[in-house]
Amino acid sequence: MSTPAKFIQIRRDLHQIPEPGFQEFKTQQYLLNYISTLPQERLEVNVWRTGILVKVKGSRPTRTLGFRCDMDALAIAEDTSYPFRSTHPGYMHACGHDVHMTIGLGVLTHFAEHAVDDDLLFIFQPAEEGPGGALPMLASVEFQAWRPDLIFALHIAPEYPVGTIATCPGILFANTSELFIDLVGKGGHAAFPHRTHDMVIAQAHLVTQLQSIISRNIDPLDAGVITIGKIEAGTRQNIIAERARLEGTIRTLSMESMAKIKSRIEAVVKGIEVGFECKAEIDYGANYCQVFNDEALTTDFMNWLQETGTANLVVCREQMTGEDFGYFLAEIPGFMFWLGVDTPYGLHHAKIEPSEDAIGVALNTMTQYLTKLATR
Ligand SMILES: CC(=O)N[C@@H](CCC[C@H](N)C(=O)O)C(=O)O
Repeated sequence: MSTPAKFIQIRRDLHQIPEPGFQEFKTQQYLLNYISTLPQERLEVNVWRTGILVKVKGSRPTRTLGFRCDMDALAIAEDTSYPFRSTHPGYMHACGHDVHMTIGLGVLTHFAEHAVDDDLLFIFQPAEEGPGGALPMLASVEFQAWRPDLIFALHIAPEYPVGTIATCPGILFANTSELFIDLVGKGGHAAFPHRTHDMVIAQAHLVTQLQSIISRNIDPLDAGVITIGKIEAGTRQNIIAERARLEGTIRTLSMESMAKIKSRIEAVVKGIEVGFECKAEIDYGANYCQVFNDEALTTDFMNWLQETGTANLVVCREQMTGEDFGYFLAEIPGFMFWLGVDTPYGLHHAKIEPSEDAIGVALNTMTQYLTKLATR
């Protein structure tokens, strides 16, 4: 199914206004403006911080089906070939949340115009990239008042062709923890290293030693990742750095490995303190629990995809990506799936250009599948 021009325009509009977690003010207003143009007879709208909840009342409801889309963007300077590039310097929708929100609006549009038996809840959730909007939204009075009985979400997948949906029952995304480490030593003149405690050297050793935790302390059959995505140290080429900061993320498939990695990080950091005569502070930032797809619901969805041929199903393996949608799935049965968007650049890349044809595939899939679930 081709993507209606209206939704291509919406995706492009949203792409131009990327905002970080809990600062999605323009995005929220854009979504609210659009929602106000829909037939209002069966809609109820509420806001939670920078997020939005839209209930579509069913004609004879016995349950509520939820569809969640994330709203925030990343601190990346866009480098696409788009004429509709980000108008917010240093921020970009590089993880597809512009596509996710467009799909959410498209499916909502369908159900605002076509009644089904059950209630539907459209959840536009802020701060997925961090610090995590799912957990506080889940606990909010607004969400609990309309709490769904089942919940679904999708995520764009650059590596799959358009028309592909990939998922599996059980674990789909990993447990995550952010990681921030600050080192403070003694700076000084570049010519007198013996009078200083150089935090560039300490930082370099620490980055390397952290990687040995994965290779030496974690069961190779129980995957783990430590990625240091950002390092900062020093002020000038001929000044020995007094401070250094490492920013990264930890990923595991089991909570045992997460605990093990954290305890090993703490031991390695203590060693750096002694070895390089410095003080260190560790902060684990936001932690997300794994995305665990409900076995029966996911199997039903996969069978339905194959029977109807609505999309090409790939039964995929789990990946080390994180998603705070895992918190919804820890409380409410449901599943998440990957949506093929066929682009050579991966998630979180400044050149990622997801195919807009995938929006039509998702609109078709989600409107048909939710109709099946919500109709008796
Ligand atoms: C799908 C995706 O890319 N999600 C993010 C979630 C980030 C979690 C947190 N801020 C962290 O970095 O640990 C991901 O990076 O996987």
